[in-house]
Amino acid sequence: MSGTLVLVRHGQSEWNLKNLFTGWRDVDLTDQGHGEARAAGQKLKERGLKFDIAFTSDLQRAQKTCQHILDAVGQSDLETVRNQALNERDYGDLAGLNKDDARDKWGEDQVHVWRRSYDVPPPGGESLKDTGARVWPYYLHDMQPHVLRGETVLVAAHGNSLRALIMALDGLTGEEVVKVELGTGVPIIYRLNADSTVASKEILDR
Ligand SMILES: O=C(O)[C@@H](CO)OP(=O)(O)O
Repeated sequence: MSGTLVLVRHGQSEWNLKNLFTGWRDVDLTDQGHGEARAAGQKLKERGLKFDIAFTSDLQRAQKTCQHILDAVGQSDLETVRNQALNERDYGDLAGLNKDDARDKWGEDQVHVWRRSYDVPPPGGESLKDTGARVWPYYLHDMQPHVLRGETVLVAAHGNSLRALIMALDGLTGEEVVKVELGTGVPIIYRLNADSTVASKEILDR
């Protein structure tokens, strides 16, 4: 066994609440989202988790979630690395559109394919495969070495950037990843083997 990787999708954002495609738009957390992030930190504190390093994206909803968690576990000043590689999938021309309006315009099935399929990009945006092509190399180069040294690593990011990471960690196919949904502010704890494979996975659901 080596180290621990804790993945957390940011708390509810203003545009999650308004049901808008968000992608790289830099929207804030809602009050509920701040609360979800604090609650995630509290759960991790109850587990006795202490982090060695934290990673987050270039977007404030993930950064604020990361800070709430670190505050809750008593590590407010922990080294935190911000990188665009962990940003949400770029939703392209869909960003800012209401998801129900998009379903009315293009149909339920097409919108589901854009939101959850592996390799079909939304117009002007990234497919999950494209997102994985930046998330996975970043994980391998910058994050995994910490885990393999036995450290405990926090990653506060986004629904689809984390789906791409989970797809690779869990060895899911493009068909299997369609069903993966991440709740806001729900920590997922991976323990890795020394050979970098997954030893265990635990979801701290509400
Ligand atoms: O709008 C987005 O950027 C994402 C995450 O909130 O939405 P979806 O769940 O539709 O991929």
